Amino acid sequence: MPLIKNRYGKGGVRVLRIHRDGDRQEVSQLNIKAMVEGDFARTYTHGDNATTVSTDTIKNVVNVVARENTGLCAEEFCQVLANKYLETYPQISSVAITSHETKWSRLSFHGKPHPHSFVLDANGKPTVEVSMTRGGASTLVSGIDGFAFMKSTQSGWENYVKDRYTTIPPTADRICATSMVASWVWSGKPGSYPATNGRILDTVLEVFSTTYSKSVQDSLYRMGEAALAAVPEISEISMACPNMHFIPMNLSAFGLDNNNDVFLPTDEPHGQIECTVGRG
Ligand SMILES: O=c1[nH]c(=O)c2[nH]c(=O)[nH]c2[nH]1
Repeated sequence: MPLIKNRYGKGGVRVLRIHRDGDRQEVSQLNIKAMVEGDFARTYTHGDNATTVSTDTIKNVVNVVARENTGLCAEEFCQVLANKYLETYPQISSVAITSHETKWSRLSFHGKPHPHSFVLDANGKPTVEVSMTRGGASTLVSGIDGFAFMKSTQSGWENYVKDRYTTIPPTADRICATSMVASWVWSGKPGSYPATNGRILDTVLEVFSTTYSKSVQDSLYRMGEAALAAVPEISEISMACPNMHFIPMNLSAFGLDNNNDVFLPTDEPHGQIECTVGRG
């Protein structure tokens, strides 16, 4: 029977790099998944491992490339890593690297950035995906996983389909909150990936925060439009957002109205709104 598709590699390769620049140090903590495709079918079909690079070796290469490239941002590190597999192993035809970053933000004291102390920025893990084919196309995608934000008003849900199954009341004043998974495809190289990623997030947050939202769909589309307008080096942006619901509490047993003030935060079930916005 045909082996239709195969790929393999190592996931959960955690590595922390310190880049020492005099007194000032940079830290970058990544969780890497490195997957390869190529001339490996016989390991599946014939029990023949002669061309197969151990996943343990695939992990070791991450650490070697880390030692050789302490100062690269996640995007550049993943590109160098993908290249390293292709250069080293001719039997590999393509590589897919995924990175999730645990972000340590530099501490400042009395307005002065500290050279070697950091605090965990737990709001979202910056992501990178690199796909590289030998002698062919390479794609680079950056993003963020689990980036949570909310606003307490200036959001509504009205004028939707109403039928015998509909129970949700319309509102022009609700909480809107999400934990977004977003990614954007690079078509050009920006001056700095981290700075430009920051600009994309600032831009989408500003649109979300400062404009009335007729729906999560409405906000996401306009957030995407604004990110594309702000950053010419990306060709498209995808966003996937749970609509985290807050249920108004019934306080009538206490002789109180709610006044749209007191809610039960819920995780599930949740709306799930997704879109990709690109250039025309
Ligand atoms: O922003 C929203 N989009 C929907 O599609 C939807 N559906 C729903 O019940 N509430 C909401 N809110």
